[in-house]
Amino acid sequence: MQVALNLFFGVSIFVSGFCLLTVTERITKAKHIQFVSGVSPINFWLSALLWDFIIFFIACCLLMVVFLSSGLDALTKNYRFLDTLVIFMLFGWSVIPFTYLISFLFSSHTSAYIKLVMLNYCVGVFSVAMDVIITTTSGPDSESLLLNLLMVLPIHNFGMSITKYYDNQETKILCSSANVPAFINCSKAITQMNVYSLERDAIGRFLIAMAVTGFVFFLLIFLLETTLWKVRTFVFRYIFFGVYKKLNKDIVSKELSGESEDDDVQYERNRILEQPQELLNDTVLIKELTKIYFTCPAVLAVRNISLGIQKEECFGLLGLNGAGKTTTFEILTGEETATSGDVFIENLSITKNLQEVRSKIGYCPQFDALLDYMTAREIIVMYARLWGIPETQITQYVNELLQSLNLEPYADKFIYSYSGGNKRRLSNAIALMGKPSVIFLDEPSTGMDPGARRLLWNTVTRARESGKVIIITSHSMEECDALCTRLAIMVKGKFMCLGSPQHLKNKFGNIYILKAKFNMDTDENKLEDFKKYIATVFPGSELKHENQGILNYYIPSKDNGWGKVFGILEEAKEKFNLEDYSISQITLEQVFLTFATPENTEGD
Ligand SMILES: Nc1ncnc2c1ncn2[C@@H]1O[C@H](COP(=O)(O)OP(=O)(O)OP(=O)(O)O)[C@@H](O)[C@H]1O
Repeated sequence: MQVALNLFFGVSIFVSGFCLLTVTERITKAKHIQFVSGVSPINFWLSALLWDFIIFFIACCLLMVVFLSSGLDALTKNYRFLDTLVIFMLFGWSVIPFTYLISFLFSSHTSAYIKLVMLNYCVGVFSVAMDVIITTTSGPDSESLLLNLLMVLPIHNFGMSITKYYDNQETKILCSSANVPAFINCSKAITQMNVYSLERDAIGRFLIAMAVTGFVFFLLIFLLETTLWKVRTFVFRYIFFGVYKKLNKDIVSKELSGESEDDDVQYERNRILEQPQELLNDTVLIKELTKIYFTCPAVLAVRNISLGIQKEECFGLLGLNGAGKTTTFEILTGEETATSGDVFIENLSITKNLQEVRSKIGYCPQFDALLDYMTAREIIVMYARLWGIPETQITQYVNELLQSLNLEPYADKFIYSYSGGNKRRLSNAIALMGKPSVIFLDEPSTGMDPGARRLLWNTVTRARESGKVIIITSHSMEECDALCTRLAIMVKGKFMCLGSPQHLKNKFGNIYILKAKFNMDTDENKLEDFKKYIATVFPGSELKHENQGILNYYIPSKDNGWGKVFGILEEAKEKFNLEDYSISQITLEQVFLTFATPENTEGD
C-alpha cells in the first residue's frame, strides 16, 4: 500500500500534464485552425495519443530503472518488471484519453492541470484506503458497490493493480524464504493464485477495466468532436429556437424577418431568395442566417442576414463592437452552429458537410491561434504538410511565404518571444496558406505597423486576384477602403447598408465636412453668431462636434457646389475672424459613424 501511495503523487503530477496542450490548443483555437487546414478529428486525437503514449512509455522505463536500483524485488525481480510494465502501459492507455476527455471541461490549462492532479491523487488514495477498510471490516470476499463504480477511473484501477500485485508477489517471496514470518498467510490459495485471474485479490478485472475504459474514453472524444456539433445544431435549431419562436412571436416577426429598409440589402436578399441556388454563381452563400445565444436574456447576435460573395471578391464586414461580426465568422468557419438558415461554400452546406467545408477555408481568428513553443518556420512547415504541399516544395514555399510578410528575421525564434504585430503577421500567413477557396481574416492588421500593414494588403490583394474569396472584418476604415470590393455595415446583427466603398460614399455622402477653427480666446458671442450664420447660409447643415474652438459641420452637398461653399467660407473667414477652415468629401469612416448612434450601440 505504501508503494501505491508514493506512486500516486508522482503519477498524478505526471499524467495530469497530458491536458496542458489539449486545453491550450482548444482555447487558442489552434485545434480549430488545424481542423480547418484539413486535419480530421480522428487523426488529431490519434496522433496526440500516440505521442503522449511514447512519452509515457519512456517515463515508465526510467521508473523501472529506479525500481531496480532501489531493490523493489516484488515489482522487478525474475522478469516481474514486465508484469509491472504491463500494468503501467494499460494505465497509460486509459489515463491519457481520460485526461483528454476531462480537459474539455476547462478553459484554462493551469486550472485543468491543478484540478486533475488533485482528482487523481485524492481518488487514488481514497480507493486504496477504502479497499483496506472494507477488507478489514467486512472480510476479504466482500464487494463494495462504490469500489466497483470507481473502476471507471484509471487511477483507481492502477492503484488497485499495483497494490494487489505488490502484495501478492511480496507474499510469495516471503513464503518461499527460509524464515517465514509468523504473521504471513502462506496457504496454497494465496501462493498458487494466478495474479491475473478475476478473483478479488488478483488484478485481472482492473487490467480489463483499464483496457476497456481507454477504448471507451477515446470513442467518447471522437463522438464529442463529430456528433456533438450535429447534436448541438439539432437542439438549438429545433428545440430551443422552436420554443423561443413560440414564446417571442413579436420579437421573431419584428427582428428576425430579414426585411431591410436599405434597398441594396433588400435587393441582395431578394436576389438570393428568389433564384434557384444553382443559378447563383456565388462561392459563399449566406441564406437567412440567424444566431441566437440562448443565455438569460437571449442575445440576438445575427438577425436573418442573406448575402452572396463571388470569386475574386474581398468582402468587408464592418460594425460596432458587439454587432455580430465575430459570431458570423465563427458560423462561417464551422466553429459555431447557426440557429437557423444556412451557409454554403462552393455549394456545400456547412450544417450538413462541415468536414468538407472546413477543408475549403483559411482562417485568421481575432486572437492569434499560435503555439508559443514553436518557431514561425516550424508552424508554417506543419501547416504546409497538412495542406498536402509536396515535401520537395515545402522549403521554397515556406521561404516565399515568410518573405512575403517580412517574417524572415523572426522565422527561427520561438513564437512566445514575438511582438503582437509579428504574431498577427504569422496568423495571417497561416490563413493564406494552401489552396483554400475562401479566406476569413478577423481584424487581420491589429497591432501591425504601417509598413507591415501595406505588405499584408498587397498579399491579400494578390490572393484575391488569384481567384479566392476574402472575407474580412476590421475596425480600420482605411484598410476596408484599400482592400474591399464590397462591404456591409452591421448593426445589432443586421446589415444596414451594402455595396462597394465608393457606392456607399456616394449614397451616404451627400454632404461635405466643414472644419472651422477659431482662436482659443474668441468670445462666445462670436461663436454663436458664426453658428447662426452657417445655419442660414447652409440650410440643413448639422453641427456634429465642437471642441476647443474647432467646429465640425456636415453640410448638404445638394445645391451647394464647391465654388459656392468656398466663396461663402472665404467671406465668413473675414467676417468672423476664422483662424482656418477646411472642406472635404465624406470618408468611409464618416459613413460608418452615421450608424454609430447611441441606440445602435446600446445593448438589447
Ligand atoms: N458565447 C456567447 N454567449 C452569449 N453572448 C455572446 C457570446 N458571444 C457573443 N455574444 C454576444 O453576441 C453579440 C455579438 O458579439 P460578437 O462577438 O459577434 O460581436 P463583434 O461584432 O465581433 O464585436 P467586436 O468588434 O467587439 O469583436 C454581442 O452582444 C455579444 O455580447
